[in-house]
Amino acid sequence: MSSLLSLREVAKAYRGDAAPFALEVPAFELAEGEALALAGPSGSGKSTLLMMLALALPPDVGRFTFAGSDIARLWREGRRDALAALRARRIGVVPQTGGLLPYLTVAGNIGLTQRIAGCEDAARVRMLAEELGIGAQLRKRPAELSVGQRQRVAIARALAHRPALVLADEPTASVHPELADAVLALLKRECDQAGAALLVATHDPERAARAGYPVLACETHAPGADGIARSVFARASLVEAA
Ligand SMILES: Nc1ncnc2c1ncn2[C@@H]1O[C@H](COP(=O)(O)OP(=O)(O)OP(=O)(O)O)[C@@H](O)[C@H]1O
Repeated sequence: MSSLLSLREVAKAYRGDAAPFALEVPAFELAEGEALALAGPSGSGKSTLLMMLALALPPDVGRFTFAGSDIARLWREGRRDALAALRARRIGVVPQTGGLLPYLTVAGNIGLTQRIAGCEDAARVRMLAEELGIGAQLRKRPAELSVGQRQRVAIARALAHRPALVLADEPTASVHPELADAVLALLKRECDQAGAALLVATHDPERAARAGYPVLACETHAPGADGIARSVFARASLVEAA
């Protein structure tokens, strides 16, 4: 498998407020089609890392490549257009609470990523909906679905445009605990089938491991002499959960 994502000596700090925070990523690799859970307590920087990987937040320093593009350089050169195009074509996102557009049907919501990426494919929308058990709901609006069904729509939408990478930030936060294991397993299976790499941020490493994910736990460090709390995500500390 070849490398899809590579970060070296990347850092991102929020210094402005009373409780400054720094995220450090000495080394991180993700291969094409690989799945991984990023685990850490609340405030440990999981969302910050995912936003950086979603090309929505620039790193302060370091080397960062994704799908053959030098992301750190694109940020340095202010190439927001190129970053947005790469995000639209190659990345799918599953937000915590679905993030569906209420005025679009289920089919319209799933097809949204295809329209933005310029690759409309109604057959793929139907195929993903069938796979995820929401094939009968395609004409409904999100308000007419259960919370679990909405999260399945969000998974289908994240995959509809055939992204290389799917990012999911606590995708089971709004789902009943009984459903959470199933949603995580479904997300992994669908990404596997689509050949997409998958990163899931979670505060519950046991649940992610139960759903079959390798887990990368972050190291957290209380504020030192400089008053900055630090979190370190390093692929070298990969913990293969049983
Ligand atoms: N825009 C911002 N400006 C300043 N500080 C921020 C900003 N965004 C996040 N932080 C701080 O960065 C730290 C990491 O936040 P982040 O949301 O990445 O953590 P998290 O692990 O995703 O947390 P949670 O699990 O609660 O969502 C926190 O201390 C937070 O207060």
